[in-house]
Amino acid sequence: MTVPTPFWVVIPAAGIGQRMQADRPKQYLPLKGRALIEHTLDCFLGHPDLCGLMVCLADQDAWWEQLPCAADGRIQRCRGGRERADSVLNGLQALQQQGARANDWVLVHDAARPNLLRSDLDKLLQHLAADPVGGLLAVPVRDTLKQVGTDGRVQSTPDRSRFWQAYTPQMFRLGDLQQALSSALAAGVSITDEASAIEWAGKRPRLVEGRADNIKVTRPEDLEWLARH
Ligand SMILES: Nc1ccn([C@@H]2O[C@H](COP(=O)(O)OP(=O)(O)OP(=O)(O)O)[C@@H](O)[C@H]2O)c(=O)n1
Ligand SMILES: C[C@](O)(CO)[C@H](O)COP(=O)(O)O
Repeated sequence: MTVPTPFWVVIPAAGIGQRMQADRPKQYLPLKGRALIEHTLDCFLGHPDLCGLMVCLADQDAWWEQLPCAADGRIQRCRGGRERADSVLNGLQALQQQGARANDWVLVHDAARPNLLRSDLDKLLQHLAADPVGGLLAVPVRDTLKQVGTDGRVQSTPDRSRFWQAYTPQMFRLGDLQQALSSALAAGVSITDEASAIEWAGKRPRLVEGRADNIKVTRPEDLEWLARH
């Protein structure tokens, strides 16, 4: 018996996909006949506990309006920002205008991760529903890690048993995340995921083990892999 856990979603989708070297932002590249972002949104739109979904788009985005989901009343949009963290902060502020409250759960999920399964989404919600901090889907590192020296050669081999890869969704209370992101960005801290802002605020997010195939499409081979599976 799963306990209902109402949640809001922010989808940062204002990137340009530089590393993909494609003819359009990677969130709009085709995957199995649909745009990558449409796959990403599907996982949330069907969830009974979804309160609202905010997509953060670049000012010059000319692709979103061409998608069928652009007409879906369940999806709101807001302006993205210079960095991913700025987009997320804009998304949080836009959710507040939609009625989201400081104590509400917000899940932040990369538009570039189209392979999130409902089972992982529900696992995250159930594991964190009563957590005092929140947390994220993550995967224990499977390969041996190498720290690289300034000369490009191996510097050291850290103990990989202590390392996990951070994925998304990342789940925090709206007010906590908004405060942490605002403060960290104002302090000039480099924030590459929501958890790092929460950590900078002195809290310790929980890691919830998820599927390793909830990959972020970053380089061409990532999309090629998804197209084959
Ligand atoms: N200013 C930005 C930068 C990134 N993103 C989003 O954050 C997610 C993860 O970022 P990343 O994989 O780095 O996407 P890009 O920034 O587009 O990729 P690149 O760094 O290769 O340009 C993506 O869904 C991207 O659209 C965003 O909303 N706003
Ligand atoms: C948020 C994230 O997906 C967690 O691994 C990652 O930090 C995003 O990094 P990017 O360079 O913005 O893709």
